[in-house]
Amino acid sequence: MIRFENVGLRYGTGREVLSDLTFSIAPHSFQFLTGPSGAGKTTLIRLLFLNLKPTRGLISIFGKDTALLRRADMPALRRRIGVVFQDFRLLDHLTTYENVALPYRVLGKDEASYRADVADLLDWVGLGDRKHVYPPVLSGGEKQRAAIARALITKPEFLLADEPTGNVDPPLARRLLRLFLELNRLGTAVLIATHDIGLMDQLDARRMVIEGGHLEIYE
Ligand SMILES: Nc1ncnc2c1ncn2[C@@H]1O[C@H](COP(=O)(O)OP(=O)(O)OP(=O)(O)O)[C@@H](O)[C@H]1O
Repeated sequence: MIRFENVGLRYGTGREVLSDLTFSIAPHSFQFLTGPSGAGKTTLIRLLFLNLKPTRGLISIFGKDTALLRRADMPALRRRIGVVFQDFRLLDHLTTYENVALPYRVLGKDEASYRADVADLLDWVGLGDRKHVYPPVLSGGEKQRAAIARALITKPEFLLADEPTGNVDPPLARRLLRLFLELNRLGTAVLIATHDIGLMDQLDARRMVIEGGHLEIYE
C-alpha cells in the first residue's frame, strides 16, 4: 500500500532529519511510530500524507510514485488517508458536527447525504451529546475525539494519528486505542505516532522507531 525506498528529508539547507528510510506499510496493518522528541515522527507523517516532498528517494502511495503525481491527482489520493493532527486543527467557528462534516462540505456534498454518517461517527467516539457545541468549550479529550471523527468521516484506507493520546488521561487513552483497533479490525491501516510506552505496551503491534534520522522496525 505504501512503500518508501531510501528516502531522505532535510528542511532547507539544514542537516538531514530523516535518512535512508526503507519500509512498507501493508493494507489493514497496525503500527506504532515512536522515537525521542524531535526525531522526525511528524516529519515522517507529513511525508506519508503528501504534505512534504522527500529530498531524495522514492515514495509510492497506493501504488503511485509520488514524484510522478500531477498536482490535480493529489486531492483524490489524500482523501484516502485520514490524519489526526497533534494540535487537532479544529475550526473554532464551526460546531463539532460541522467540523466533522467539513471534508464533505469541502467536496460540495448535499448535507442530507452525510448527516446520518456524521451523527453515527460522533456517537461512536462518544461525542453524540456534544454535536452542537464549539471547540473552545470542548475538553482536550473531546477535541481529540472530534479530530479523530473528522479524520475518519471519509472512510480512509489509512489513518495517521500524531500523538492522539497526548492530551488525555490513561483511561481515555485506552479507550482511544480501542477505537483505533476497532477501526483497524474494520479494514483501515493505522499508524499511531506516540511517546507513550505504556500505550504501546498494551499491544503486540509493529513498532517503527526513529532515532538519529534512521528507522528501525520491530515486527
Ligand atoms: N518546518 C520545519 N523547518 C525546519 N525544521 C523543522 C521543521 N519541522 C521540523 N523541523 C525539525 O526537524 C526535526 C524533526 O522534527 P519533528 O517535528 O518531525 O519531530 P518529532 O519526532 O515529531 O518531535 P515531537 O515528538 O517533539 O513532536 C526537528 O529537529 C525539528 O526542529
